[in-house]
Amino acid sequence: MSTPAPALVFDLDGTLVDTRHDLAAALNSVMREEGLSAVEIETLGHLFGVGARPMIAKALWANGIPDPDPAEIERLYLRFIAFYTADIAGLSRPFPGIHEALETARKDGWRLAVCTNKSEPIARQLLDHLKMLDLFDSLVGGDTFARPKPDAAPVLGAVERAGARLAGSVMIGDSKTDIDAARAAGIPVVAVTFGYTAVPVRELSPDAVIDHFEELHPALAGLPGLR
Ligand SMILES: O=C(O)COP(=O)(O)O
Ligand SMILES: [Mg+2]
Repeated sequence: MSTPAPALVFDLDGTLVDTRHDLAAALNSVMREEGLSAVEIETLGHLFGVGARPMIAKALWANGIPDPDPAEIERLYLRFIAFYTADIAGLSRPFPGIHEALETARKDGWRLAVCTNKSEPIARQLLDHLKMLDLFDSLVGGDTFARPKPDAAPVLGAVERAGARLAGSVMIGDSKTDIDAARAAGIPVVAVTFGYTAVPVRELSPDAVIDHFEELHPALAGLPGLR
């Protein structure tokens, strides 16, 4: 049997897909239902990349509720998921150049994986709606293994489930969580600058930084010791 190919492991929110508008719409539907004020997309910033609960907490804070009961956050989280999954991709769009970059990756022999901290069924639903699910050999979510990124397990699992080998695999993400997860898994990481991050990704010392997916393959070619 020939040695398996390495994988490109993509984060989802802020890397493959700009999901901000649907996330904000679901959050604001919850706020409206609660008789609270909506929050502007700018108020949420990097929180689009860290899951729904911090976004809910921020929206409550913006409404003068700085210290909500955890049980209350959980109640609102379930409402958020109901709204979000009812129209998951209405406003979400893949970032420019991703389809071309994935096509080139296929031609170059990479296996393709998704490793997100979104829950696996929701991530599948989103990519399915965008007709992108079939582009990948595996998808691992934040709830697939015992711990989400920055733990190494989901990255390792995404590579394995893609039928790929770890050596030579590369993570592509938009946040510190992705960079730390790649480091934990022992693979290089390319950071995108167009996602949701609290600190500019360049300050987090990824192995390469890209501003657009047309820069992905040149960046991969520049990584030392790959393939
Ligand atoms: O939903 C989250 O927690 C973030 O999702 P991501 O890992 O695809 O950026
Ligand atoms: Mg992300």
